[in-house]
Amino acid sequence: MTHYIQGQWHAGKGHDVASINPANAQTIWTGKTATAEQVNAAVDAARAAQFDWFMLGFDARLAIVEAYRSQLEANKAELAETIAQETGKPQWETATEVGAMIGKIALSAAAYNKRTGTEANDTPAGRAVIRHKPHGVVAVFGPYNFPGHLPNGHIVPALLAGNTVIFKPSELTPKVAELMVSLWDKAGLPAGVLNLVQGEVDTGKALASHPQLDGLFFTGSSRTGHFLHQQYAGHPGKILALEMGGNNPLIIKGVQDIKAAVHDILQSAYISSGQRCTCARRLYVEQGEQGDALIAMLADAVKQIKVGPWNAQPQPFMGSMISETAAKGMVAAQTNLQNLGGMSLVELTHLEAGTGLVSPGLIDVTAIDVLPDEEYFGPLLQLVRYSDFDQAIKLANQTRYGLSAGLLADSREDYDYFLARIRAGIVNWNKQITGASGAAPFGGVGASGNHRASAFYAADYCAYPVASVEADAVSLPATLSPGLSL
Ligand SMILES: NC(=O)c1ccc[n+]([C@@H]2O[C@H](COP(=O)([O-])OP(=O)(O)OC[C@H]3O[C@@H](n4cnc5c(N)ncnc54)[C@H](O)[C@@H]3O)[C@@H](O)[C@H]2O)c1
Ligand SMILES: O=CCC[C@H](NC(=O)CCC(=O)O)C(=O)O
Repeated sequence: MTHYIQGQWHAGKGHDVASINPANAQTIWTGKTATAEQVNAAVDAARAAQFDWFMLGFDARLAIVEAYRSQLEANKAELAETIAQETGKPQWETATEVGAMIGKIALSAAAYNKRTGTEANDTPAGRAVIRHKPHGVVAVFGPYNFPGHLPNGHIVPALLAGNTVIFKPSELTPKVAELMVSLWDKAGLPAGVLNLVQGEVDTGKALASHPQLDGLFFTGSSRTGHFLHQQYAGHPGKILALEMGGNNPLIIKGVQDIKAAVHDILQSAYISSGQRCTCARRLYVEQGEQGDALIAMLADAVKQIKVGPWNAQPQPFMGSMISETAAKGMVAAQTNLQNLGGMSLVELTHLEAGTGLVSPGLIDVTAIDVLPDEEYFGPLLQLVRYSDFDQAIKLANQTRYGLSAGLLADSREDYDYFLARIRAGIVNWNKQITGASGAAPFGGVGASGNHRASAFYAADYCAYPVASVEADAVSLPATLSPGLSL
C-alpha cells in the first residue's frame, strides 16, 4: 500500500522514502515515491471517473461522503494515534483534529447548498436559473501540520461538488494519508474518484504541472504557494486556491484580567508547538507597569509549559515539532533574532538530539529596527513593547502576510479602531487567534493566500456558476425587434 489509483493500491516505482516518528526517531512507514508515469495514471483515472461522479447527483455523492464520515467515526482512535505518531502532536490535540474532520462533512454539505446551490426565478425573459458545476479534475496538496484535517477540508467539498481528486500529501505524513484514503475506499467511493500519489517535491511538480488538471487546491508554505502561482500564470482557465502561512500579530491593550490574557497568548503562540498557520508570531505589549506585569506572568507560564512525546502521561501541552530539522531551524531563527539585537526572556532549546522536541521560547525584539518578515513556524514568540496604539497597529501591519491578527483589550472602542485598520483575513477580539471555525471562511490576504478563502467558503472554489434562461418550449415574442418579419 502506498499509492491509490483507480481504486487499487499500488507500490511506488520511484525512490525509497520513510516517515519518522519525530518524538523518538523511529521509522514508522516506508515506501517508494510515485513516478511521473504513476502520476499520469492517477490523473487519467480521475478524468475517466469524473463525469459519472458528477452525474450521480449531489444526494448520492453526499451518501458516500457520509459513509466516509461513519468510517472516520469508527476509526477515530486509530486515526488520532497515527496523526500523533507521525506529527508529534499530543493525543488530546489529534483527537480534536479528527473531530474537525468529522465535523467537516456536515459543514461542507451545508456550504455546498448555501454557497453554490441552485436557484430559479421567473422573470419576463424566462426562467432564470443559477446552477453550479464542478471544475473537473483537481489536485489537492496538503501540509504536514494538519495532515488529516486540512487536505480533508479541500477533498470533501471538492468531491461533494462533483470533482474528482488526486491527493498529494506532505512527504512527512504519508501514513496518515494512506489511512485516510483507505477509509474513503471502505466507504465505497467509486474507483478513480479519489486517487493518492505520495512523494516529495518531484512528485508534487509532476502533479502540479500536469496539463489535464482543471484546478489545484494547496495548503502549505508561502514559498511553495508562490512557486505554484507563477507556474499557473498564463492559465486563467485553471482554478488555483492557495492557503499559505502568516506572520501573525497579537496586540495587548488595557486588559484587567492579565491571567486570562496570558492564557490566550499561550493558546495563540504555542499550541501545536507553534506549527499552525494562525499562530501568533509577534506580540505587542504596551510600555509601562501593566505591560511589565503581564510579561512577567507570561514568561513564567511559558517556562511551565509541559513538553513531551505525543503519548506521554500526563499529556503535554506541546508535543514534538515535525522533525529534528524543523527543531534546529527554530534554534537558528532564535539565534538570528538574538544576533539582530533580540533578548531572550525564555530561551527556546532543542531538548533531545534526533528528535523534534523543543522547549517554547519568548524573545524581546523591541530593539530590532526592522524585524525579519518571516514565518518562524514553531514555538517562538517575538515580543515588541509599544508606546501608543497607532504605533502598535502600524507595526502589526508591517508584514507581507495577512492571515490572522488579534486584540486583547477591554474596550470595544479599541477593538473597532483595530478592526478598521488591521489587514488580515481572521481578526479576533479577546480570543486566541488559533482554532478558527470551519463554519466561517478561512483565508488571508497578502502573501497568505490568493483570495480563495477555504473552510465554509471552500465550496466557492470547488464549482463554477452556470447561469441559464429557460422556457419549456420556444415561443415567439409578442412584438418582434424592428427590422424583423416572420
Ligand atoms: N493558510 C492555511 O490554511 C495553512 C494551513 C496549514 C499550514 N499552512 C502553512 O503550511 C506551511 C507548513 O506546511 P508544509 O511545510 O508542509 O508546506 P510545504 O509548502 O512545504 O508543502 C505543502 C505541500 O506542497 C508540496 N510541495 C512542496 N514543494 C512543491 C513544489 N515545488 N511543487 C509542488 N508541490 C510542492 C509538498 O510536498 C506538500 O505536499 C506553513 O507555512 C503554514 O503556515 C497554511
Ligand atoms: O495551520 C493552519 C490551520 C489552523 C486552524 N485553522 C482551521 O482549522 C480552519 C478551519 C477549517 O479549515 O475548517 C486554526 O486556526 O487553528
